[in-house]
Amino acid sequence: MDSGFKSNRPQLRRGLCYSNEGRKQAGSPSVIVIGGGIAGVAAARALHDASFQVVLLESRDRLGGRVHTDFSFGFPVDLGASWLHGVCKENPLAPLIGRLGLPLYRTSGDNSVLYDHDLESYALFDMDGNQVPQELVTKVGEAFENILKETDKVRLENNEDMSILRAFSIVFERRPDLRLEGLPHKVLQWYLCRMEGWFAADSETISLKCWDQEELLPGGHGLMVRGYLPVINTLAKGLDIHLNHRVTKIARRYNGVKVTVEDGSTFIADAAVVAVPLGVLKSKTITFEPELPDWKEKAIKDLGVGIENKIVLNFDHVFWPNVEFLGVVAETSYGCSYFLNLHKAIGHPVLVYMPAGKLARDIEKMSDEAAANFAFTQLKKILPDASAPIQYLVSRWGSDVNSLGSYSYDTVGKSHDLYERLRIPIDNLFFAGEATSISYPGSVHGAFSTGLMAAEGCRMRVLERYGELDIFQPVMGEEATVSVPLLISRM
Ligand SMILES: Cc1cc2nc3c(=O)[nH]c(=O)nc-3n(C[C@H](O)[C@H](O)[C@H](O)COP(=O)(O)OP(=O)(O)OC[C@H]3O[C@@H](n4cnc5c(N)ncnc54)[C@H](O)[C@@H]3O)c2cc1C
Repeated sequence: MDSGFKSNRPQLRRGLCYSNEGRKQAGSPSVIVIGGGIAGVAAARALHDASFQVVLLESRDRLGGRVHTDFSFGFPVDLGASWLHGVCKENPLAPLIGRLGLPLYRTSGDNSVLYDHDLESYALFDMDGNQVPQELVTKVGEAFENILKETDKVRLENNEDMSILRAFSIVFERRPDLRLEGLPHKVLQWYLCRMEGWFAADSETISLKCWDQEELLPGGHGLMVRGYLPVINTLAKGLDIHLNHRVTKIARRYNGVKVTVEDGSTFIADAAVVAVPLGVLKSKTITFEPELPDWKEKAIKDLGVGIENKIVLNFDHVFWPNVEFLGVVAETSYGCSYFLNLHKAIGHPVLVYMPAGKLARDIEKMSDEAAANFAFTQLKKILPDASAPIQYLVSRWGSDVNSLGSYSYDTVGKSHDLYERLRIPIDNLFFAGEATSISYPGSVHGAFSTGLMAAEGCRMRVLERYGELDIFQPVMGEEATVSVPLLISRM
């Protein structure tokens, strides 16, 4: 049996973190971090600062993962995460963002209806290009909230879980007065479309029992005006990072971990932090030796991963209303559209079309050009005189082998504690990433926190074995607690 550990038994080798090229460093405990998204980079930073030898292996040719700031338009545009959800000092990322002086453009306050945006910043249109009166948008928003309240009663009455869609139909059977027809019905579908966007999944797959179990931080939602990348770059400074290193195998023994990369090279350390996306774990492209326990495998299988994408259209001038969001209402949530007006936040004439769930999956089957045309066609429905974009960008988070999905969500009939199961370490293998965050799944700050948690768990575990816990710093040092006010524009 292939093992990188035999010759060192029974003692753990100190400070070895080397590849088959023979690189060796001695002196302190060692960790391999797998995955260079925010969770992996945060874990690597924390362990590096706690005097561990850290090697970070990343399959792509860039860091950041689902944080991906693109500069090809000549200014930063985020193709993955772009909002800080919870613009407040309690947000685990606030100290870092504050210290870097990164500006935020807040798109909603604390009281945002439907989680992410203010109603007054929307302009909704029907398929004929007629703007939906704002009073109607507000009224249907209230009706949507009432329907959600009624679904809560359905939840309390039923032991069995069901989908949000099923709960809606029960509510409509009981309360025909909440049923809407014509244009109000289409606006309601648009609200449902936004809810589906939050989970990156269709309402027939979202769990009624768990859909609202995540914690929402106060302070509303702020767009990272200069993109999220500076956060990643700051955390990654000075780390030993190996890009284009796709991990294919993780072997663990009682005294260490051996990680194999696609090209056959291997890395050995005392412990590893696995910070790859849930979609990648589901695909089983990484072999674990010995196999992961059944409860862990089941958590990987049962937790949902949805798809949300961005089709970014860059125009030569602004020809749309001066609101933060443009929407097209339709008979079904699948037919509705949603555009973020980046001009408000960054001053460039850019609209971002954001499909989710089945629609996002269907659009991923198209070429980039066809996808951009599709988004532009939706825009033409509401603004027939729209001029064609001069540039576009298309994300493919569902089919990209490095992500295989956009973020995790609770599927019908599965327990919310799956996130915690995914996080729980196995021996010297620690797990991080958005899907391991029980409080803030699907977010950058959630993923960041899990990176710190995994690092602390790893530090404790490795150092306990040496009885030297006190000589290394805890992973959350003094710096992280320094509070600098966030730079927020609007509200
Ligand atoms: C379109 C979109 C919009 C979003 N919007 C927001 C938002 O506005 N606000 C918000 O808070 N969150 C948002 N999110 C969610 C947020 O981006 C994620 O929750 C977070 O970035 C996940 O970080 P992570 O470190 O867990 O995973 P990732 O960022 O995916 O990092 C995992 C890393 O592992 C690497 N990897 C994969 N396989 C291997 C392998 N075999 N070997 C080595 N490395 C590997 C990947 O390349 C990647 O770099 C959005 C996500 C998407 C896709």
